[in-house]
Amino acid sequence: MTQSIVDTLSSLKVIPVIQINRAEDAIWLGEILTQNQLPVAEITFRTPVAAKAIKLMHEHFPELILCAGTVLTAQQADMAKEAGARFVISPGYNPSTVDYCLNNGIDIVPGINNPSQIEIALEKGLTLLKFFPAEASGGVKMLKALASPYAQAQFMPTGGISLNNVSDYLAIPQVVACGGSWIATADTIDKQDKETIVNHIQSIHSLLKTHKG
Ligand SMILES: O=C(O)C(=O)C[C@H](O)[C@H](O)COP(=O)(O)O
Repeated sequence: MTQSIVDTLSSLKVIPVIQINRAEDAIWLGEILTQNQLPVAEITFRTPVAAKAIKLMHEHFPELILCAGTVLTAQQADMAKEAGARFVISPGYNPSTVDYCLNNGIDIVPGINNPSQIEIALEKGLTLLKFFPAEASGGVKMLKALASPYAQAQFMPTGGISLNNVSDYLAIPQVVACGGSWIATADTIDKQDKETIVNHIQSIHSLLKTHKG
């Protein structure tokens, strides 16, 4: 992972986790994200059109920081990279997928929620890790406890994060950015409810204005 991507994620602070059912929705969604100063998206491989959606968003908005989520296999990692994703994210630590990515120049942020997984990742040289599922694993208290022995590790908590608790996670120095599907849910995307998505992005900006750090 390049430092410049980590820096960008760290300045944006919130990453919309997006499940797209119709690939072409990626175009208006990319426009909304770009126009509303949240130029980042994690498109999940939870639907068969994920790679196509990444490709469309990348072609129309090359400045967007795009990553692929729910990447479970080497094949999905390849598809994501080819479509234009800058890195891939997985919910857990899958040793064969991680090794494939490391051997093929694909940046990966694996999911962890315990110390053993963190140590396995650090041993591989992976220092940016997804803390998933954040809330169900013990939330802010758990992440603080998990992070403290590993000064070199940085985290992207995801899972159960919303406007109500995002500031608490961002206050942890080792947190780079938080992911969340609440910004653009599958349902709002299906309904092309642009207003709701823009409102969510604006609420994030308002909240972040008051957030220190
Ligand atoms: O790791 C992956 O690739 C995932 O797909 C997990 C998602 O990031 C979370 O499920 C989003 O969590 P919520 O914001 O609570 O909906």
